[in-house]
Amino acid sequence: MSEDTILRVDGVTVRFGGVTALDAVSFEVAKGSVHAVIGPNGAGKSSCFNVLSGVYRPVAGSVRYAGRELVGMAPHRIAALGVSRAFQNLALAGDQSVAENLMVARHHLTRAGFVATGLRLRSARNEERRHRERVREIAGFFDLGDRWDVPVGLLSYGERKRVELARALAAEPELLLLDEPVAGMNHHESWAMARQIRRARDEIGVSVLLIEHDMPMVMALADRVTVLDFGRRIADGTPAEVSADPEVIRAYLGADEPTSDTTAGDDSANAGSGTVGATTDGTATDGTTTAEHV
Ligand SMILES: Nc1ncnc2c1ncn2[C@@H]1O[C@H](COP(=O)(O)OP(=O)(O)OP(=O)(O)O)[C@@H](O)[C@H]1O
Repeated sequence: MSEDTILRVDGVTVRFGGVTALDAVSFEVAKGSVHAVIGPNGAGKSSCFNVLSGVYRPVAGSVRYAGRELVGMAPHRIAALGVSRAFQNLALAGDQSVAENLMVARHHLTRAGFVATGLRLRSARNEERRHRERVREIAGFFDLGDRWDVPVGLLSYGERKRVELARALAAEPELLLLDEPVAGMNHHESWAMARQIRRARDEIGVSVLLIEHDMPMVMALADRVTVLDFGRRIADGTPAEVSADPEVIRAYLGADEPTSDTTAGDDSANAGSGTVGATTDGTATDGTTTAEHV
């Protein structure tokens, strides 16, 4: 595995009875990149994330991260190696403050045990203060500084999503797995979240792998995109490459043949602009409004 690769998925196959959710899927995530896995409903995106985070064990294939094989490893061990997952509907504790929710994510980094902390030993107090300062910094990074003591249940939906992202980063991961980070958000919140993901990559230095349905957002945010359809990898490349790929366009259009009397090429071009189409600068390929710049 090259030094520039943080994660290598190789020939991963997942089956549920007669359904092949993932069929020998391979791709590599480059260090410091934002990499998206996309695909129509049922393509295998969630199954892929569940393999990466240790929830599912594939029947074949390997997942290499930082020189380790992740297949067969328990989720908490994978997390402890620096792979943090957010937005999988893991509820935040609504009656606890932003601070408390973020501090929980740091427990595995805490050296002083509960007994030392309970006895208020000086070393434990110092360590807790250091963690608290770092977590405050992360909260500030996501504009949650003035929400520090507010119970999460009182925050807006967009703010709660930011707390989830901050909580995943509070674990100081090297690789962040994001499950549909902008699901349920309005246009404005989605683009604010996209900018924050990019800033986390640029300023905290974390590599990001995400699954997402919001195509203009993916196309503007990701450096590289892997496309799944019916469990198979059908494309892998830059946003511009995959959005021009006829097989990707067909998968999103849901048709193998042109349905009108237009040529296949024209049909593809139209499908591209209406479905997967957005250029990497966030402009729709059909010229309609899509996106602010991330
Ligand atoms: N626990 C399970 N038991 C049985 N079949 C499953 C299970 N999980 C996923 N599948 C099947 O595996 C295939 C891939 O599903 P998966 O949820 O991974 O796709 P997805 O791309 O995440 O879909 P969506 O975008 O709708 O969330 C589907 O046919 C799905 O019905």
